[in-house]
Amino acid sequence: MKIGFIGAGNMATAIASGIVARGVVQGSEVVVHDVHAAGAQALAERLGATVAPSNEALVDTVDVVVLAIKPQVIPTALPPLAAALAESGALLVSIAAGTSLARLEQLLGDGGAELPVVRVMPNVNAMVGAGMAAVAGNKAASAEQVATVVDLFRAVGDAIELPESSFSTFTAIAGSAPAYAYLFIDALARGALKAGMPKAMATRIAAQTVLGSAQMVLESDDAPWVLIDKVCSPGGTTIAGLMALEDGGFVSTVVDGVQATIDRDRELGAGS
Ligand SMILES: NC(=O)C1=CN([C@@H]2O[C@H](COP(=O)(O)OP(=O)(O)OC[C@H]3O[C@@H](n4cnc5c(N)ncnc54)[C@H](OP(=O)(O)O)[C@@H]3O)[C@@H](O)[C@H]2O)C=CC1
Ligand SMILES: O=C(O)[C@@H]1CCC=N1
Repeated sequence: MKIGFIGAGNMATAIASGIVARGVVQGSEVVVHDVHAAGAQALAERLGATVAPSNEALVDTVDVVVLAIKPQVIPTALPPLAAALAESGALLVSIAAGTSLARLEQLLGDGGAELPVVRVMPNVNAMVGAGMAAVAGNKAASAEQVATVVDLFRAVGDAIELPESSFSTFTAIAGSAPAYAYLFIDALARGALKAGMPKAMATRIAAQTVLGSAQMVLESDDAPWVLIDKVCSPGGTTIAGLMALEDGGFVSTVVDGVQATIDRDRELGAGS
């Protein structure tokens, strides 16, 4: 399978590096194009991939086209690719936040609804093989094509098929959430820094603790609340810390953050 990336930024780098590192495709089966030639060249050199001279040329040479550009530029970048996509039969995969399958079909013009399009919301942790992605196909995408995309993203973490109506919520707790998890790790480390521990050491300790906590939630039969109770000794350290977090509105602040992300995703959709 040859796979092309339109845009060679953060996500193309994360996904392409992840799938090549795990042997899902060879570097030589990857093609990239970016309006910034140097960025495309740098990614291609890292992976042993090829740089296409244009997005149209890229579409002509691959089986799967990953549209890895910002939602705001899709309305100008996608329409010129409609003919090449129809001609080549390549599967279009969009990872853009807020951009619906219906909108992508519309931008592909007359006949856009007949072209197979799959929408994915991945996250940047695909880079280290620990991503989380949601996948939804349009009517023209076959079950096999959707399954191929799920398998592609499972190779760099986990992936699920999800109704498109849940994509905004998924974006809040998976697509954008790595930034929130990094913030939490950094906040733990800053607390330790304040108490006198070197920041790099504190960051490593906090990151390993968050990693292990995530693994516990995934592998344990207990709900997070039950796990929390198991850490809290009566009159101990953890309950003292939890109460301070509660005083600061930790849970409701996180819930507000999720809602703000959902709202922005919907705004992007409405404005694209
Ligand atoms: N970053 C993340 O963690 C996640 C991002 N996404 C989605 O992934 C998409 C890409 O995001 P991200 O990788 O962060 O973005 P980046 O800005 O890092 O990468 C996009 C690259 O594509 C370039 N570009 C712009 N227009 C074109 C064009 N017509 N043809 C080829 N290249 C072009 C951009 O140039 P320029 O900068 O000049 O525009 C930039 O170099 C977005 O739609 C985003 O919603 C989804 C999940 C997670
Ligand atoms: O911030 C954004 O809009 C993109 C989508 C999800 C993560 N990054």
